[in-house]
Amino acid sequence: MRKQVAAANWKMNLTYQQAEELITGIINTPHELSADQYAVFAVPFPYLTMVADKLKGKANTGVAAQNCYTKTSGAYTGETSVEMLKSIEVGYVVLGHSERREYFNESNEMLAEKVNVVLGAGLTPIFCCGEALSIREAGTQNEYVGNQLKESLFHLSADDLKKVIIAYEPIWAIGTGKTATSEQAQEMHAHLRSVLAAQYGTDVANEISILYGGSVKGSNAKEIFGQPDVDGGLVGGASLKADEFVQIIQSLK
Ligand SMILES: O=C(CO)COP(=O)(O)O
Repeated sequence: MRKQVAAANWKMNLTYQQAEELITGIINTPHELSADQYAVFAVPFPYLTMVADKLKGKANTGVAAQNCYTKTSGAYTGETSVEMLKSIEVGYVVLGHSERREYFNESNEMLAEKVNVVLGAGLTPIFCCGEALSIREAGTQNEYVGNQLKESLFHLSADDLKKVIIAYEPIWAIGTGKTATSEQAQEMHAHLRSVLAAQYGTDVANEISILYGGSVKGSNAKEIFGQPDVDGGLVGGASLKADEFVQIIQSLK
């Protein structure tokens, strides 16, 4: 089976003390991860080492940065390189979240560069894609999201592509409480898999985990994750509550 992943995206929330309490609460809430199931925590930069320390020795867990820079070192004040992340044992980097695309003008082209540096350092990119409401209303979402994959990922070899996790997050469902229906999620995930298959072949496409994000909660995770092409979720608001995120982890296939 493909890797099934419950990824928490804490975004720019929590103080250090609150973050420590949350990760401790999650660890102490009984749950199990089977061989193909992973729990990943995308936390603010200042908390990466603390969360990594807490998760040390816990099988199938990982820590993710929420961004990184395109360069590996140098005079880029305020930026964080993937080499720095690697040196503190961060295993994943979320790339191209819609909030970064919107507020920090991250383009598909820039994200292709970020994908390269992350893979180059041996870390796993969690590549985000997704359409705005206007695009969904115009009915052009399949073409739009497919194009995000093409422009940022299709320069990769099949071996490198297989290292990428994709997260489909329709912007209209993020933080709105209005999740995509499980049918809408399945339809887009199947479409993205067909786009990958057209370029790389079905065997490669079938190995790639595609997560859904956008108002995933403890109460709806099981139904969404139960769709055949949905391999878990990238979770914002509901990942800030220990019991709810544990319920989401336990909803993985
Ligand atoms: O943006 C998201 C995760 O990256 C989704 O956020 P919400 O789960 O709060 O809708």
